[in-house]
Amino acid sequence: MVNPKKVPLNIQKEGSIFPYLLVNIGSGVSILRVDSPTAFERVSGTCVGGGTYWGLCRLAVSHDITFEEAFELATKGDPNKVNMTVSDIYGGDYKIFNLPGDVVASSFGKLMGVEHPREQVEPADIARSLLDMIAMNVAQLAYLNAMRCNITRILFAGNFLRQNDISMAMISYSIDYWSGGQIRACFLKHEGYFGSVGAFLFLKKKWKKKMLSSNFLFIFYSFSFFFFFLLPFCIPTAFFGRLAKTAQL
Ligand SMILES: Nc1ncnc2c1ncn2[C@@H]1O[C@H](COP(=O)(O)OP(=O)(O)OP(=O)(O)O)[C@@H](O)[C@H]1O
Ligand SMILES: CC(C)(CO)[C@@H](O)C(=O)NCCC(=O)O
Repeated sequence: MVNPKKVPLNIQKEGSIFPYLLVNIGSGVSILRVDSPTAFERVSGTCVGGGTYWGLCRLAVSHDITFEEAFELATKGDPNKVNMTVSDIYGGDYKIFNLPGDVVASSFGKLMGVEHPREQVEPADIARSLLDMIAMNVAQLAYLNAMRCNITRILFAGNFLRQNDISMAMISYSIDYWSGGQIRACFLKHEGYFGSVGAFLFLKKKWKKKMLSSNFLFIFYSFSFFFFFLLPFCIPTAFFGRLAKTAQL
């Protein structure tokens, strides 16, 4: 896989960012079609996400490994020690189906064979293959949903991608591969915060509405109190007070 170059997305040049597909890779993965700041729809999702990566690393590598440790380990691994590639099956490219030899035919597929015993595999190879498996799977689902929604821009977010250049590169490569260069993968700089920012903005809007309605009620009750209690009491008091003053004169 070639290491793709990071290019900033010039939204002004693009005209508009909308519509786009938002793929949030958290513990699970949600896929949303976004048409405007207020028009969006969850079109798909998958339970194979960041939580799957971390959980499987704890199962297959070390039961108390942190996400950072698992990721660091993955950077040192060789996925081809466990993945079965097209070339492992056909001895090279599978030309009639346009499949290059380095395409992964089966994640962890090499471990099926007795000639590749588990003992020869390092924990780093497992961590790396898992990381790639999740990224490739999410990328393919993102691509299929983009096709389904007739969208050419896919934005990826979620903490799985936090400081995770390996998966970003794999996703970019996969999207480019599947779409024949027609669809671009875009990544958000502060990818992990968008869920919290969205929740904050949503609640802020809700609170504003609530505050407005409670202000309205406050004004309504104040007026009612004035007209129905204070006014009937004030008018006679003022009238009789004035009468008493006139009588004294
Ligand atoms: N420091 C970290 N601690 C925990 N998880 C991390 C960390 N860094 C990256 N991750 C990854 O991010 C994932 C969680 O992502 P995020 O916080 O965006 O989603 P979530 O809210 O847990 O899940 P969902 O979107 O499914 O509700 C973890 O499963 C893990 O793969
Ligand atoms: C359940 C949520 C939305 C929680 O944020 C997320 O983890 C997710 O999208 N999971 C995948 C669920 C699915 O299979 O569509």
